[in-house]
Amino acid sequence: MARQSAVRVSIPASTANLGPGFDTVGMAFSLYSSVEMSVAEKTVIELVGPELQGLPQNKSNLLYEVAADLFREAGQAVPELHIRASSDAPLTRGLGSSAAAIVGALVAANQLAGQPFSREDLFRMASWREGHPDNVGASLFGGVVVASMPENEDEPIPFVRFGPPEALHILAIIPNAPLSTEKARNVLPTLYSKQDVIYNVGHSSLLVAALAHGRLDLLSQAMKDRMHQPYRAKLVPGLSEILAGANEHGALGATLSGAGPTILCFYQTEADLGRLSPFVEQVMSEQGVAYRAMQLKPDHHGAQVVFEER
Ligand SMILES: Nc1ncnc2c1ncn2[C@@H]1O[C@H](COP(=O)(O)OP(=O)(O)OP(=O)(O)O)[C@@H](O)[C@H]1O
Ligand SMILES: N[C@@H](CCO)C(=O)O
Repeated sequence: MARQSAVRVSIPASTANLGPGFDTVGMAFSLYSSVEMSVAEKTVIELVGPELQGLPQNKSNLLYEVAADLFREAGQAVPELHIRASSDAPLTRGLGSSAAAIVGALVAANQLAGQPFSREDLFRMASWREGHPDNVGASLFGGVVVASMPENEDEPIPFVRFGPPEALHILAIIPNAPLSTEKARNVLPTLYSKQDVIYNVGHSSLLVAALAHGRLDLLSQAMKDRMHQPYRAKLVPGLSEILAGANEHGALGATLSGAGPTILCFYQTEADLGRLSPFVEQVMSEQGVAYRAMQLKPDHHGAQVVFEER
């Protein structure tokens, strides 16, 4: 395959878990970041826009590290790179920014390297880098991705991708204060009771079936979780109240997005949104949480090469 000399990739942000599908279920949505990459004399990393300010602008930047790993795995010399990145999605809010960055860097570097790897290979590399396949799968393939980590690093990641129900709209409630994924994973127990395991297996299975078959009526039940949301609620003011009340105020279902602190409500119509928004506003003001709300749609395409030059 011919090598590209410059490439630009657009990557959707994503939500993970959707309630019970911890580390397993992801969905891409219409909030994008971009990675432009070309081989250069000397490495330069340009970070455009407010969301990426403060990240390293040298070879310790995640984008460069991931790209360098791809060249090494392809058995090629690691080049100096000019990287220009931007993100409409805020970081450390549970919107899969690290996954989007990993996917963007892998897709871009693979083009520059002459496409030695398939998208399934990139999925395997991204999943091991991120530690779980939910966000990276959604950002790479778009839609809903259900996947599970295999035992060994060289095995393909088994996954199914499908289009989410057309009628699904997303209200993302994004707190101004960040929450690191590491902190939100550290509050989880190491052991769970048999009842809680059975509860989550049942709800996660129902969630996947409901999404695949467009059974929006089942989402409020299917999105219930006992594995992470109850423990993370103490780190996310407003979560318990929104999970408890969203369905009575127009939502099809509500969930912590990834590791949080963003909370997502799924809804169908403008009228539903009209009931949901004041409820969210009331909860967040009672909790004293500064936030912004964004209306989003699922993304169906995943990471796209939007510009390439030979
Ligand atoms: N475009 C980017 N360039 C370089 N590093 C990035 C970029 N986007 C994200 N990162 C890295 O990823 C980190 C955020 O990852 P983290 O897992 O804490 O949050 P998240 O991915 O936004 O949320 P979640 O995993 O819960 O969905 C940032 O602090 C930064 O180190
Ligand atoms: N599934 C992950 C997503 C965040 O990276 C979690 O909930 O911790």
